[in-house]
Amino acid sequence: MATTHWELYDAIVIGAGIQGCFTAYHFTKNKRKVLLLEQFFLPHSRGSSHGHSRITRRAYPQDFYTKMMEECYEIWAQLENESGTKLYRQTGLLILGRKEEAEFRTTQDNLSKHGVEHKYFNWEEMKRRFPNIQLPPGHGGIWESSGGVLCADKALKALQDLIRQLGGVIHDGEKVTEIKPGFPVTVTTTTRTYQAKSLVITAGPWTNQLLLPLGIQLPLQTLRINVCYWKEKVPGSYGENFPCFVVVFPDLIPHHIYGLPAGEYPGLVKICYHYGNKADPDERDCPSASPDVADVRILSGFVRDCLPGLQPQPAIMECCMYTNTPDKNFILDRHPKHANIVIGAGFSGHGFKLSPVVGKVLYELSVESTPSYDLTPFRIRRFKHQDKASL
Ligand SMILES: Cc1cc2nc3c(=O)[nH]c(=O)nc-3n(C[C@H](O)[C@H](O)[C@H](O)COP(=O)(O)OP(=O)(O)OC[C@H]3O[C@@H](n4cnc5c(N)ncnc54)[C@H](O)[C@@H]3O)c2cc1C
Ligand SMILES: O=C(O)[C@@H]1CCCCN1
Repeated sequence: MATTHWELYDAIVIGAGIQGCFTAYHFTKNKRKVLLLEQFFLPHSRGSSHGHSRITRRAYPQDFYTKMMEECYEIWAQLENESGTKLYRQTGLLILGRKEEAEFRTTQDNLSKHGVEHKYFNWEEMKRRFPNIQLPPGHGGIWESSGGVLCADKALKALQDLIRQLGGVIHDGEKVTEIKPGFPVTVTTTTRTYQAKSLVITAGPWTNQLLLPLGIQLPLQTLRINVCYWKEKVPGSYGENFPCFVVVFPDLIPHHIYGLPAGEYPGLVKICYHYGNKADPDERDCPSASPDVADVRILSGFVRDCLPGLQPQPAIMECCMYTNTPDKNFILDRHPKHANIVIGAGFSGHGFKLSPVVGKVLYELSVESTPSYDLTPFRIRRFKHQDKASL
């Protein structure tokens, strides 16, 4: 039976992925008592935040993300200083596509509007500057020099160390099994019961499991993503001087493809498809899940046609989870009935870079201070008319 722990925390945060860690970090920075609960022993690779690398960039078609990235870059640098760990490598980033295409053009306009340094390279310029990328005719690239790679595993470790140093408490290997709303909110895990003034749920693909007994279901789709690594034919050709890239070819490929330079595994370039197979996070690796590999076929075709210096079959395949919302924008909001329960979910495969501001906003919602950003695009009520939602 779970024993009761009689300390009243300012907040309990459920889930020690990047969003829960950054939320707990902001609580400790503001001298609040926080308890971060994680179902698995840390570190683990069963959610969405593990692995060596993630892309960071300001290049977005939505200007609210570009605006948030300004402060994200500052907080990432602050975290590097406080932890003495290098977490960001500036490689530059290319958005590859056609000028006539809406998302490509909006991204370029958005970078101009926010004064972010960038350039457009047409097909000939791309061929000259990046001879190991072969674009289809009529395609070009937007170059954003501040794009780069974030070290994901190192960031999680740095945050968890700082949370503890600043007086926060992290309990791993403790799965939350029951939440009793109210003031205080009572949270029971596989070993103990705790109480807090507020609760933040950042449970990644497990979010709806925790929300079901709290009377809501969000329209979240959990996807299993194949993380593929492709071998250089000539060692070093897609390494040190190669940028991150995002491929926006809606006429040719339904979802984005993205890549990061070789480095994580020597001689292997990480290239993934921004879509996968529907999967329950608890059954992600069951043989019965028998994943369809349409994504790998699409990636192989892209590598063969556009990155001729790579072997067109993956050398390594790993696994990660996405939790997608219908519009691919995040959910950052309070529970509709319980104001001291805050939800951060639906990061739709692009939430890592934005986690410093996500954590700040979730902290602000929990302590009832005015959020630093307009949260309209992230509200739960935008799903009022969705089939899968029960709000
Ligand atoms: C292959 C891949 C590539 C990506 N690339 C990029 C990129 O280039 N750039 C970018 O910005 N983003 C990228 N992302 C997205 C980014 O990694 C995610 O948006 C982010 O990691 C989501 O973090 P999270 O904290 O919400 O979820 P998670 O990391 O899944 O964390 C949730 C945590 O909650 C815990 N939990 C759940 N239920 C319970 C419970 N009952 N009790 C206790 N603990 C519980 C889980 O165990 C887990 O640790 C990528 C994601 C993937 C999968
Ligand atoms: O967030 C990112 O930057 C990457 C590349 C684009 C698709 C989503 N994941």
